[in-house]
Amino acid sequence: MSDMLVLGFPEYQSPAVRLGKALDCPCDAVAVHRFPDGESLVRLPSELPAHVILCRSLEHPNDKLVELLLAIDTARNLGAERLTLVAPYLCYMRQDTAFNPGEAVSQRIVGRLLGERLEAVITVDAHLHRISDLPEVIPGARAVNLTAAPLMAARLARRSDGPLLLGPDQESEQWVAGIAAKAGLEYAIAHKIRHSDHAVSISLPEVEVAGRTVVLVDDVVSTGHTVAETAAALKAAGARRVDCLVTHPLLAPGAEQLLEKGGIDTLCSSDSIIHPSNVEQLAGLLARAIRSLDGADTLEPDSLIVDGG
Ligand SMILES: O=P(O)(O)OC[C@H]1O[C@@H](O)[C@H](O)[C@@H]1O
Repeated sequence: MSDMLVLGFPEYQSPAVRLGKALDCPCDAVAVHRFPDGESLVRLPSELPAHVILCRSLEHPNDKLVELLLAIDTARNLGAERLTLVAPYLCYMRQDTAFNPGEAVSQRIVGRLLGERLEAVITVDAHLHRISDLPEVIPGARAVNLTAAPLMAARLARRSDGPLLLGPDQESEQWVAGIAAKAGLEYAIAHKIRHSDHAVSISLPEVEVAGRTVVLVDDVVSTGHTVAETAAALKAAGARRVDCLVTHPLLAPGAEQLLEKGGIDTLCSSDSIIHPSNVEQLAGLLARAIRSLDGADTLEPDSLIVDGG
């Protein structure tokens, strides 16, 4: 038996298979059955090697987190000595403080829950804001926050139309600035005010967009309001074409219609979440991160936001 095994959850099986190939190790499946009352039954292969890599993105996290806990405990009982979670999209990272009295600080709670049970957690472009250090969020485990920025930059550098990159809000500057520098493109940052989950207002920066192609760059599209409002403002200001490039296509119900209505011409994303817009596969980057945990590989410094090693 190989000493390492990737286990993919049902909805994330194809990226898990790609990760296994990139690591040159076998990949098998975690079987999940959902009972009519909403409970889950999780089943793992009955023989496991020492190092098991659980592979599942954690969007729509509530059921997925419980199933992950069941899988982690079962893997330990079956003899796994080392458990790594590869969750290209990591949930509950935004609620990093109690914005109102009595609110749960979900980031800290979920981070602790993972850190207490796993040897390593690997994610991509985690939505960290006030606390920017993933190892601080996930104490007790190696916590590696990778970025898809170099993959995105390489894609943009191949374009012949020299687009303007635009981040829709201040938070996006951390991604846009690095991607623009690497791709040799101009960038600007818009200003966003969020009024509620479903309402944002956007002010464009002082930059000429008439007749230009603009690429909106962000970490995640969720309801779609941020990029749709930005695209609508750009088109109103005369932009010829507006494309959108994100790491995580969360795309809540109705988001794709909003993007279309806002005038977004194309949406491109990574396979952190499976969607027809996926253009970049993360398997190579994730595999290098796993190998680098043992010193068997090194990560390009620009692929890494934080490594808790
Ligand atoms: O406007 P939606 O798509 O709901 O939310 C996504 C935006 O909200 C921010 O946290 C993200 O960084 C992104 O800019």
